[in-house]
Amino acid sequence: MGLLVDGVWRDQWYDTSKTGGRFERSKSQFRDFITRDGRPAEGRERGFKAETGRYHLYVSYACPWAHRTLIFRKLKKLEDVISVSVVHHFMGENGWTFRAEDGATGDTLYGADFLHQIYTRADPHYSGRVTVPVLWDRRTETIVNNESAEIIRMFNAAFDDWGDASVDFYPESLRTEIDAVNALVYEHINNGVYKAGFATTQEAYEEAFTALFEALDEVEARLSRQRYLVGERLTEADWRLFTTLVRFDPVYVGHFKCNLRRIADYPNLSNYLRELYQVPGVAETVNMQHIKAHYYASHATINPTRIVPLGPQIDHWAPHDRDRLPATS
Ligand SMILES: N[C@@H](CCC(=O)N[C@@H](CS)C(=O)NCC(=O)O)C(=O)O
Repeated sequence: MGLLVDGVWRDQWYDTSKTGGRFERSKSQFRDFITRDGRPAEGRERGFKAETGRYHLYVSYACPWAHRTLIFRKLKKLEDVISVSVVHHFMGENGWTFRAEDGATGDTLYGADFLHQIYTRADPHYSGRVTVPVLWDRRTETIVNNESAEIIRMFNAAFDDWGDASVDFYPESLRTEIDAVNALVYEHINNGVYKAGFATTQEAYEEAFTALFEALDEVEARLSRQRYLVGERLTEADWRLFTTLVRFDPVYVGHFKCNLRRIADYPNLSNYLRELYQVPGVAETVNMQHIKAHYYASHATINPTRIVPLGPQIDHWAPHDRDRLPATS
């Protein structure tokens, strides 16, 4: 694990020394938008036009942020529109690599060895973390965007000339509520598990742990009253929560010490998780082998033996009871 400093790779773990042991996620730096007409999005200089075959996605199956983009690509039927390279699940001294084993594809565009080479191809002086997902433009050979929250918005709307325009996970009328739920879920759940897991002081861990389970309790209560996070309609907010939920019992409970309760112990969350998993196409985006191997083997400061636990046994195909609550599409 490391980062680039002025285009040079440096092997270095997260520095929590100045933040009281708290893990602080750095902001993604490539923030341009693909639009239907190619005009730059508001406040941006560079414009990128939606086209088929032009854009490429670099992902890890292990990563919950990258996983969102794979779900949107699948459910918006963009698999023939946007191509994908999958990194190897082990992230070691070179960061994400293109070792083409165990279902990883290698870099299908340039044959690079490491993801950091894709970042320096876009910007030879890049300084910062080298993260997935990355949305790459073949035409101008640069990174359009490396922020999953924005990539899924583009997939939702910009490629409707080719994808499934009837599917909209960010409908205009629900945007305020989706944004509000996202804020809670991001801060205390999506990123909350990382704050607990990467904390290097007891205090920082306990802070994140408490906020995480308060937020999960709140979401559980919400899902006892309604089918989905913002009501009767499945939205972006649900997919953003899903990728954390599906990793929770296999990884976050043990590896990140998020062990007050499992998702299996929450009746509504566990049924909801099964419902989302069973949405056609979604199960194919979940690679449990990559997920477990990545976390347990890549974070040597947390798990120095790199032993990957065999359990737990989970059947995401078991029936769910969510049909008792109304849904609209
Ligand atoms: N805010 C980013 C976060 C992406 C992110 O942190 N990805 C992780 C994998 S789960 C990563 O690549 N980490 C490498 C690193 O931090 O060095 C997003 O949502 O796209």
